[in-house]
Amino acid sequence: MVSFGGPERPEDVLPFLENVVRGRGVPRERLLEVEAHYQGFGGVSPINQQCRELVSALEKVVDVPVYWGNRNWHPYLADTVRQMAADGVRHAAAFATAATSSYSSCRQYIEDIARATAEVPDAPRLVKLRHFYDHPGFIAAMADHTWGALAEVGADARLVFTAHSVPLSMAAASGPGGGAYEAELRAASALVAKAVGADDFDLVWQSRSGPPQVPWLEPDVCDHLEKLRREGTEAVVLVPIGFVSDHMEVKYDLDTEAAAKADELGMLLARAGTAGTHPRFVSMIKELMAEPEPVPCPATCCVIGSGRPARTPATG
Ligand SMILES: CC1=C(CCC(=O)O)c2cc3nc(cc4[nH]c(cc5[nH]c(cc1n2)c(C)c5CCC(=O)O)c(CCC(=O)O)c4C)C(CCC(=O)O)=C3C
Ligand SMILES: [Fe+2]
Repeated sequence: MVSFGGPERPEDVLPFLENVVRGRGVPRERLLEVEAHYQGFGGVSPINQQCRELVSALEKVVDVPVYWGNRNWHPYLADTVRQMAADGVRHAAAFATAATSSYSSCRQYIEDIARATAEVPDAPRLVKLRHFYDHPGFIAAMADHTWGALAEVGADARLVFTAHSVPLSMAAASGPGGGAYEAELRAASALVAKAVGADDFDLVWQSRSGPPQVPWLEPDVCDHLEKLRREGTEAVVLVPIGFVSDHMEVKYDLDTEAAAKADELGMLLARAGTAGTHPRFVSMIKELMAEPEPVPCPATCCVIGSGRPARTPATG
């Protein structure tokens, strides 16, 4: 299992954030703002514990050892790969805890897997499993949790799906033909909406980062709540379709920020759980492992700026 990683002690928050944004052009003010979100939760991101729980759940249903390593914090993927090599593992399925195509949700995982296996002598071959945004197991888990949230605020609540915003340049370059990030999230949202019998839904974005002059996917979830309220919507179910566990982006950006916005607007709001350790999500991973080895993405897939001529700098 290859995941994002997160800090578990206050003193680890800033070094973790610096790992995440290295070379990504995120302004320092944004970083310090996000640091405060983490410190507000005692410096502990829930993501690592959620990974441990998913590993335990998976160990109960598969008959091979399960290892876990992260891209941005301990346990680092390279250390995990080193342990696997020491244990004599030669070949492994890599399940990344991200369902869609894009640089952030796919290519960066591929790059980090390649770096970790290159760094370790006699590393096992890691084969990344395919994307699962439309897998019936993922959809069933999300639909189940969406039912639960609808039961809290009423079956006629507006369904609002949310995912991590990304720069428009990243969204455009996602997947082999481009535009896959949004298209996959929309497809997943439509499947969940259909499963709970909703005729209509919205897909909006959260957790925007980066410099303000760079365009990212919009609308933002909080702006969208304001718009819905103006139009007379009284109850909303937020479905974090772009994430697989209730980590910090969910706990802060939805359960803290969006919940406060809904309060301010006098709107009823419930947030559907993420896939987490839902039994259908866990069995999905086992099913993916049993599929024929996926064909690797083309080398330019999800690479920002790929497929277009290189930009020549302007010469006044
Ligand atoms: C598409 C996507 C996913 C979903 C796919 C997947 O799950 O992988 C995701 C997940 C996550 N993002 C997370 C945390 C962060 N993401 C950041 C920054 C960024 N994310 C981006 C995109 C995504 N991110 C982008 C385009 C940036 C800008 C910098 C860059 O271009 O790379 C920053 C920097 C500070 C900030 O600016 O927000 C942090 C701390 C955590 C961990 C939460 C926890 O600790 O519990 C998780 C699971
Ligand atoms: Fe890809």
